Amino acid sequence: MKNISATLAIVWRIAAPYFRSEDKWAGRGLLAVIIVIELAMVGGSVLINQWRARFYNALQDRDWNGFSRELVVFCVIAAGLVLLQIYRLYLNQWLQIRWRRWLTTHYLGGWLQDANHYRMQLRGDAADNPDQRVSDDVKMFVEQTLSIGTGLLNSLVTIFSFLFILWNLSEAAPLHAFGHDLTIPGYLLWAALIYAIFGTALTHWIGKPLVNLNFAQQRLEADFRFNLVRVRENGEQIALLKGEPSERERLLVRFGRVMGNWYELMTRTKRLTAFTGSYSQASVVIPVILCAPAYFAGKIQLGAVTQTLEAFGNVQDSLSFFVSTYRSLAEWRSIVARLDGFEGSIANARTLADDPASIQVEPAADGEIALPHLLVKLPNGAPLVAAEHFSFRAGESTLVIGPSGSGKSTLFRAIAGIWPFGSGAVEVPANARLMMLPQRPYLPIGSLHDAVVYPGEAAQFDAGRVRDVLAAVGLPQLAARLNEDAHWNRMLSLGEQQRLGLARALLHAPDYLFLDEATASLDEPSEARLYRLLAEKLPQATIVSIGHRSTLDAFHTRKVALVKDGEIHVLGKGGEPAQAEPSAAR
Ligand SMILES: Nc1ncnc2c1ncn2[C@@H]1O[C@H](COP(=O)(O)OP(=O)(O)OP(=O)(O)O)[C@@H](O)[C@H]1O
Repeated sequence: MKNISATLAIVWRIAAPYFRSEDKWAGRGLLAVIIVIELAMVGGSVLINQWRARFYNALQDRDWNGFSRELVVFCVIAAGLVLLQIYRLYLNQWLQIRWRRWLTTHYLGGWLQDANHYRMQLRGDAADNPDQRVSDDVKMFVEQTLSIGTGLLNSLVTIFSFLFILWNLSEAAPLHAFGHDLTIPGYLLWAALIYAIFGTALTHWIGKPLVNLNFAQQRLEADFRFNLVRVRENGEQIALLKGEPSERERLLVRFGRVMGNWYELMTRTKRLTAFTGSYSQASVVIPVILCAPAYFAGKIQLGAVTQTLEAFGNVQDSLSFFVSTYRSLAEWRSIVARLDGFEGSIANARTLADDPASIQVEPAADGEIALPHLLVKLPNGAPLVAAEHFSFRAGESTLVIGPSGSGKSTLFRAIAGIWPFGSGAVEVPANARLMMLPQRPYLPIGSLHDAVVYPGEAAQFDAGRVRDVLAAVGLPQLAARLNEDAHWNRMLSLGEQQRLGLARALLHAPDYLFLDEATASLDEPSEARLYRLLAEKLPQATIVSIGHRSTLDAFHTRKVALVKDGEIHVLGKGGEPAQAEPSAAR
């Protein structure tokens, strides 16, 4: 019970904001009409139940007029019910897509806000596979919340309507046994109630483990899918390393987990089906047995028997709502738990960024990026890099060197404001535009124009300008393919991708350009040409590079090292002027 109310509280928290959002009137309106239709359908089934009694009595009495009149009545009620059924589904689907659009926008907003997605990944939070959260889980949450919610409403109203009918039928058909009339007021009603409660309780008991099993199944399936995607994305590497047998092995191990859980799910489902199957078969005869004595004693007509049968079935169906929807309830609870975990993880990532104890990005007093007291740590809390009273002065180009794994890239991440682990502040001049170029630039799938100007919009940079820049970075052959759609990260060599990265920097002309081994795949003469191009085209930009090649010295006015001091590396120790080429470094 505690679990149910906790789940309902979470459902409320996830579901309610849509009905208070800017789309609230459409959402509330559609929901109200769906509820009215649901109630009207229960009314329709009550009418059908009453009609059934009249119809079978007319049959029993061989009353042709009554029979034909009831056929017309049936057509009218049935037509109404069909119409309601059509609109119940249609409006339900309409509400689903609007609600889903809102939730998807909401989750995408939270997930993609200020590097939250990256921090969530760093923390290794429970929200594994966000793609599954935002696509499948949101879709299923909306579908199932609506179907379970309306199903529950339908069941409650049906129970009350048909209990009333069963009460009246019990009066009409007193229990007749061993030649005596037994007076148990509303005995049909009590029989239906006891039968359904017994069924619900047993189903709950048998099906309870399904909740966790379903949860695990979805997680394992997502894990298997994610690993398949990784193989697809890293196809070249795997083929070059001849890693296929190892991949197959790893994938089969993951699929083995899917299968293991599936077997448990099968066993549990088999037990549940054995019970629910027997239960629903028994429901066919139990009400007839209950009123058969009264019928054979001539106290009631065939119409009352069929009416009882149907009313009993309806009460039983409604009360055992949990019985028939146990599997979807279990699945729904897992979806709710996953969405809740996802929301929690987004909130954690946000808290992490806002936490004053983590690295903060603050506006700088002077026109330089300053690291007054910065301590960068690993996610596990181990200290990695420290900087004391260090600054990247505007207009001065700096080369950062240090051994592999000393934390150079992580320091860049901290400066970019996406690495929260640590303490102290990164002071950045107000309105300064920073751009980070990694070794492998991200190129979105789509047109080459879109890929080069990312994260800007294509319309911001006209095609002529983009072509000029591509030619300038040594990619004139790509200038004619601006409108071609492709997976550019796969199509281009790493050196070509790095040239595209530099083209991007030339277009966006940032105030601070951080190059994290962003030219490491180019030959030295090409690298030198590109550094000269940066100096010529971006004279205002402050360039900070990470690199291992000594030839880079020539393009920077200052060289600083990350020097090991005990457990951590300290920035700026052993700093020295780089041997800058007068034309390249400023
Ligand atoms: N997300 C992460 N979780 C845990 N540890 C990390 C994470 N990212 C980086 N590290 C660790 O931090 C250390 C520094 O990594 P970083 O990439 O900053 O080094 P680097 O100096 O740039 O190395 P290289 O010169 O090889 O590129 C490494 O030991 C790395 O394993």
